[in-house]
Amino acid sequence: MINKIYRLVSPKQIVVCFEERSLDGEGIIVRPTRLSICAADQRYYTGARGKKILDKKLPMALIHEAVGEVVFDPKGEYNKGDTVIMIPNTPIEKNKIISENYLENSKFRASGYDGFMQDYVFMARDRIVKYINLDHNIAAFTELVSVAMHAISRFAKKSHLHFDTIGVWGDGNLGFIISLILKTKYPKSKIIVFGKNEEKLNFFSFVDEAYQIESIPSNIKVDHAFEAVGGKSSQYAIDQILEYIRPEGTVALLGVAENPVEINTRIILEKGITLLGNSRSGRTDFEEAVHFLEKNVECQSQLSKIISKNININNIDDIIIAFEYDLTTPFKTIMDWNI
Ligand SMILES: NC(=O)C1=CN([C@@H]2O[C@H](COP(=O)(O)OP(=O)(O)OC[C@H]3O[C@@H](n4cnc5c(N)ncnc54)[C@H](OP(=O)(O)O)[C@@H]3O)[C@@H](O)[C@H]2O)C=CC1
Ligand SMILES: O=C(CO)[C@H](O)[C@H](O)COP(=O)(O)O
Ligand SMILES: [Zn+2]
Repeated sequence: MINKIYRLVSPKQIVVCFEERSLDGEGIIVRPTRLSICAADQRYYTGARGKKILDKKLPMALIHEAVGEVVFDPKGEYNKGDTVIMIPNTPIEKNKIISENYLENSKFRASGYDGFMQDYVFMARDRIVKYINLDHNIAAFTELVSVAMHAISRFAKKSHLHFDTIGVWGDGNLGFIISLILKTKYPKSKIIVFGKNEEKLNFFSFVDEAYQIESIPSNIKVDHAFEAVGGKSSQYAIDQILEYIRPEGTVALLGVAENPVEINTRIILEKGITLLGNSRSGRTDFEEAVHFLEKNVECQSQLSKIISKNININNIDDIIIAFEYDLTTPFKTIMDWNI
């Protein structure tokens, strides 16, 4: 069959490419239905990644957060129309120690390898997760929930067990999801969010306390912290975390910076801090995310607060409209994929 792939060729320029594809082996054909835009997609779309990286990674279809419907399964395990979440990480080996998302030879969709902006996506059997009891819009950004889930599971394994107060820096999508999962999983812990914007902080109605970073009371202390800021601002956030964290706490880092940021190693040494890097997620994190959301229906209603708008996509101009709109909103833009 001829597949259409919508690739970014240079900043803000998307073209359609036609590719002959046949289903090989046990793969499954999925028709994407809802696609959600991530900050990483915007860094490619706007050209923020810089010429060297763009030259290396483009042309490439964007989007690594998406759901779709099964069109064809040669083994008949899935029925036509089954709703599935697509997993962007694509490992080519298994490792007993290292998670699939940290293996250096794993491919990640929309990061040097085509993402989900296609008419049909050819998925390996273990790269889809079926869902039934999830709202389609929320399911569309399960990938982001799975990243938060992954970071929280690693944090729970690697940090000391004194969890009285956990701070989350970042009042955007990821900060919201991390705070929500933390509060649900550890209801006895005090969850405090630290952000830049009063309007965004007002959305975090489920946390114990919320502070603007310019006016944090001097007596605040956290046992552990999550950084979900990214960019140059993550330097300021990490600096502040190191000021407010208690000795031997863990700092889970998630924000992506285009350029290296400075970190005060002297305070890390003095306080005996553990820095824990977290990137992407794997199949088990997706399964945990789906299980968590299906079990905690209230969390689905909370997550619906961070959906800014659904935009109907019938052609490339609509894709541009969606990406441009997304630049103007702090929360999630979902593309209804009718192209
Ligand atoms: N590790 C991983 O696998 C993943 C990482 N990410 C990354 O995580 C980061 C956050 O993503 P996302 O939530 O979608 O992005 P957002 O831009 O929605 O969130 C970042 C938020 O942090 C706020 N902020 C800025 N400076 C500070 C500060 N010093 N302290 C506290 N908050 C601050 C921003 O405010 P304002 O907008 O006003 O500046 C914004 O609200 C990005 O870098 C993204 O690429 C995302 C997905 C997965
Ligand atoms: O969004 C993400 C995962 O959900 C990460 O930010 C993304 O994987 C980083 O990739 P890249 O190196 O292409 O920016
Ligand atoms: Zn992402």
